[in-house]
Amino acid sequence: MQILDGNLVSKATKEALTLKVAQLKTQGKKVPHLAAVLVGNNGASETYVGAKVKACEEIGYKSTLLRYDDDISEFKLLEAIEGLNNDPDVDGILVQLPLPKHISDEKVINTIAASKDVDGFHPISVGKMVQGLSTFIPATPYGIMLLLKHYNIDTAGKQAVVIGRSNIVGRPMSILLSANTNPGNCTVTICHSHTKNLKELCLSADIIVAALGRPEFVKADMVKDGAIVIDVGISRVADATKKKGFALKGDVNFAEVSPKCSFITPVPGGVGPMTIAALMQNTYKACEDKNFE
Ligand SMILES: NC(=O)C1=CN([C@@H]2O[C@H](COP(=O)(O)OP(=O)(O)OC[C@H]3O[C@@H](n4cnc5c(N)ncnc54)[C@H](OP(=O)(O)O)[C@@H]3O)[C@@H](O)[C@H]2O)C=CC1
Ligand SMILES: Nc1nc(=O)c2c([nH]1)NC[C@@H]1CN(c3ccc(C(=O)N[C@@H](CCC(=O)O)C(=O)O)cc3)C=[N+]21
Repeated sequence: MQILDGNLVSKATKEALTLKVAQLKTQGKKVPHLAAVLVGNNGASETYVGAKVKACEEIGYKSTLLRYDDDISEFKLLEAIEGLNNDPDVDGILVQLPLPKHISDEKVINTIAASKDVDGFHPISVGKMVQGLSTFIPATPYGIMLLLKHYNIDTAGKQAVVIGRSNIVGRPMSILLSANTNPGNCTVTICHSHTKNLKELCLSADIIVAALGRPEFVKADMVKDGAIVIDVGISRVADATKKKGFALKGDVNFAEVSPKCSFITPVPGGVGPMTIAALMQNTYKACEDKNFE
């Protein structure tokens, strides 16, 4: 069993970007600028946005954090996004999800200029991804592809089961794994809450991507020997023995499942840091496109 170390690969990805940014600077070119928008004060969102801003600082990107109270009107938020769209210095825009209930995710996502959509959630980005064209790939599935690539894992012809069909993780993951690329070329089954024979499907899978958001849902009796298991889930579970009062749990019961695997990602330190690295990669791309205009 080998652990796929997201911290390590994320660090290597960020270091490569750091060198590229230093080069841009010596050439007198524009450095990437990411604008992150955070509405409200959800603890987990604060952590993730904080990690993204910190990654920008490490690499040498410019970053701007726009914070709004959770009672901001939808109109005002859309106006703020338009402002970022029209700011020539801003290369990438990220609006942290989830948003308060009175704000439509769809309207927000559609308002972000496709050329600055570093989350890859805009319908134009999604359409291009489905067609295999160059575009921004949603950071979590992109990070997983970078991780598989780093470890040279041969996925061609393998049976992959993706648990979860959200627009931000499961659905794009299924598209990427089935694409004619390396990694890719898998035969993909996508599962959701209506799936009836999930256990059997998982048992026949060479690759399982768990992205359903249920702590330790995937157990040893659902995994075949030698499987590759990617744990996307990240839930905060109350735990009085922890300093922060909670523990982070993945969607996979790591203790029981890991001995059966050929490769597995831990939580934390697996997919999470790769998500940040992939976002940094997308932000570089957004700026690069501009430097060549
Ligand atoms: N590490 C990282 O970088 C990231 C981690 N995450 C984490 O990944 C997890 C999933 O996130 P996200 O995709 O946004 O979640 P969503 O809640 O949007 O989607 C969950 C999906 O899982 C399906 N599902 C739920 N319960 C079951 C079940 N019992 N059996 C089969 N399918 C089920 C749902 O089905 P249906 O469609 O039918 O409702 C849905 O498609 C969360 O823990 C989240 O915190 C998310 C983003 C990034
Ligand atoms: N517009 C938008 N884009 C996103 O990319 C986006 C989002 N909204 N909303 C929420 C999810 C979640 N997400 C994570 C990012 C980093 C870690 C991460 O760094 N995790 C660390 C642990 C961090 C901790 O200590 O909590 C790890 O797994 O090692 C996790 C999850 C991005 N998301």
